[in-house]
Amino acid sequence: MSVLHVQDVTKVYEGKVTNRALNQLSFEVDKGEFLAVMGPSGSGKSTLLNLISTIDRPTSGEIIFNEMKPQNLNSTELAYFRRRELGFVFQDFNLLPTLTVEENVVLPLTLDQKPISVMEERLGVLAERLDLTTILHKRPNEISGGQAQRVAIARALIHEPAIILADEPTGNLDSNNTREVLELLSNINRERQATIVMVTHDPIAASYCDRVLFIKDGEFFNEIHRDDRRQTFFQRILNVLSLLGGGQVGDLSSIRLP
Ligand SMILES: Nc1ncnc2c1ncn2[C@@H]1O[C@H](COP(=O)(O)OP(=O)(O)OP(=O)(O)O)[C@@H](O)[C@H]1O
Repeated sequence: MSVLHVQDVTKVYEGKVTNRALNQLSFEVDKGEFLAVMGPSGSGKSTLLNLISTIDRPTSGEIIFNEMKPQNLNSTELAYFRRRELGFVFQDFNLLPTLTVEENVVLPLTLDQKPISVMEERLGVLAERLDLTTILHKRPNEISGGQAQRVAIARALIHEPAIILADEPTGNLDSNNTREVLELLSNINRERQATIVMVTHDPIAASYCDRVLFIKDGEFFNEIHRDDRRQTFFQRILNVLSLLGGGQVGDLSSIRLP
């Protein structure tokens, strides 16, 4: 069943120079799927994420969530939609510095005025699952980058959104924390049937996904599915990246995954 349907989406930025950032892009994301979006710099990945997250509107085409069209909502309805249906994980974590870990995690429920009992129950489950129980009363400046990203993931999950949008979620992490966060996302995707769309430059990160969608110059370039071991999938991702250009493959081609 498709949760997200991107249908013939075009985004043109008007200015001194007109820039067609996306051109008639179409794809679907199934419930419970973990999708990576890759492409060279300037290929339209951030534009796509901004459209899916309803921060911006397509010039033409439609983005449909569970048969709902956010384009047709007014600004108040859109704010509710974003708060309830979407979870975000960013490269720089975006935790609120004045709130504790606990307060950051429950923020989507606080904004939605959910009962305290619901907050406590969901917080307890996620804190246990994401190993946050010992840091719940700390503030973001008192925890490590890996912990901060686990907090951000808990915050993205707590309101059980239809889709989690992750923008380079491991971009600021060292290799150990990168692996931990990717394994966590991958496990949570399986355990909770959470639907995740992750934009990444990193072929190792993409190898944790079920499918990688490649875009180039704002258009569909290719897609590959993981139907075998992660090492083989990783090699296939590198193969497509080398066709795609953009200097992303570098000297990674001889890497064996841990
Ligand atoms: N607000 C804007 N106004 C005008 N042009 C824009 C705007 N945002 C992006 N663009 C242009 O649209 C194209 C796609 O940009 P986008 O940021 O979506 O690419 P990207 O794949 O996310 O790149 P990167 O990997 O470097 O972040 C680029 O040519 C960019 O210059």
